[in-house]
Amino acid sequence: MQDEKMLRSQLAKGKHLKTMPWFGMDIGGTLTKLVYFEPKDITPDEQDQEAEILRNIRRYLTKNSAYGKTGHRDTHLQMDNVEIRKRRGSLHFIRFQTTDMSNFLLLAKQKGMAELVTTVCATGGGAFKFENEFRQQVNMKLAKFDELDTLIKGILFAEVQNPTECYFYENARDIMKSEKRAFDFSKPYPFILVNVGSGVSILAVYGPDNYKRVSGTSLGGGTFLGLCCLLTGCNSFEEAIQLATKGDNRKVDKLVRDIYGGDYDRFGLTGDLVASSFGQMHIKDKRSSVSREDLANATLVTITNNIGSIARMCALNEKMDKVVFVGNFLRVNPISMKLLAYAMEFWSNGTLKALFLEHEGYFGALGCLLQFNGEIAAALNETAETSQQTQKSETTADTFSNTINSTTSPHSNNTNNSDS
Ligand SMILES: Nc1ncnc2c1ncn2[C@@H]1O[C@H](COP(=O)(O)OP(=O)(O)OP(=O)(O)O)[C@@H](O)[C@H]1O
Ligand SMILES: CC(C)(CO)[C@@H](O)C(=O)NCCC(=O)O
Repeated sequence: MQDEKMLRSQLAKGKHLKTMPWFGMDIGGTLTKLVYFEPKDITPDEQDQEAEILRNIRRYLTKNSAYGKTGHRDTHLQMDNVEIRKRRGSLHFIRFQTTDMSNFLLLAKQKGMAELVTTVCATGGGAFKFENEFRQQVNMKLAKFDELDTLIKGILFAEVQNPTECYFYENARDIMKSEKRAFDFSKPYPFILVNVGSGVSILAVYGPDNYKRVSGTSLGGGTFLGLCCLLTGCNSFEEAIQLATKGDNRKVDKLVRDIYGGDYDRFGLTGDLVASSFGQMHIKDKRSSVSREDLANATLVTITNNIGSIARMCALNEKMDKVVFVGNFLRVNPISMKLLAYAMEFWSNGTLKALFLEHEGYFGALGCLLQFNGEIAAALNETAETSQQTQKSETTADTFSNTINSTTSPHSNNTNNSDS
């Protein structure tokens, strides 16, 4: 209760601006994303009052671009001169492997986080899974937010802040020639949103607080990485993409031409279309002549085409013509983006447009960071009232995350409508 009282009084006085590091965290099935707001308008008075630990954490995060074993700051994504809740500063984008969570917590402890009374806004499945570890090891409370709510909030914020956030591929029908071009996404609605993380969630977005989850598939980025490791012996996503870049799926897949000897004209299936992913691999000779690169490329093309196909059906069902693809599967992965752009264009006869966003995997964490303050303050107030009334011995973090979760989901999430 002492923590809560202090936090509430800091929020009321606006003191959290000095005392709280502004983080938003998205703890996903594969990667944890951390967005950190570094205030750049700190007055000398604030500087004097700033706790030394906080100053050290700020310096540590902003002066380095690698942390521990798997932590990286994506410096190319940094957003400067951003205004959040009347403060100006920079947004930093950091990621690490979720399997490295115990090292992250250890590092946070070494940097003095455990000595601070701190609440971090967190989303993703890991916000639930790791809640106790955060509390026990670094004295951090997690204010939990829904990953799809924050995803949309993050996208909308980034689009306003960054005029070149959204892009498409010009000449999408010619993959060798297609090129990235900025897209004006200032009037976004309605649109289909395809979040390709470990698994894939597909949403139909009608307005800022109005969406539904229309589909999903377990064949996502995690599947690509897992299968690629099995088939090629590679050890990282970057390596898998490098291999795929040098390979040729046509040595692995069975094409329409392998079956028809040419095009299947009647239904517009050209000879170079994949008829059967991995369809040549039952033939021993073919199997012995494929390279690791070919297998990586075929895995990437298989997963990408399947996502494209489901996304296209969702767009048709929902009668929407914009399909926005996000998630870290698209990181350093122009092969998939160009293929998705091609698939949307080709299979819809030019009526569907594939769109992409620069901060591809960070929107959940960004949306989460933006939730801090107003809603937490409100939730804390409700918590105080509720706990006065019920005298329950619930922990603060549990209570205010429940309050937030029950007050920020105006839409109807259709989580049963899964393709897998
Ligand atoms: N450095 C990396 N390490 C591991 N996977 C990576 C990396 N970079 C990109 N990826 C790809 O991104 C995917 C994870 O994407 P993302 O971070 O958006 O999802 P997640 O939040 O971990 O998953 P989910 O939302 O399903 O819980 C991986 O499955 C992999 O395909
Ligand atoms: C479980 C989540 C939402 C976690 O982000 C994601 O991995 C996902 O949407 N998976 C696909 C689940 C399905 O088959 O619909």
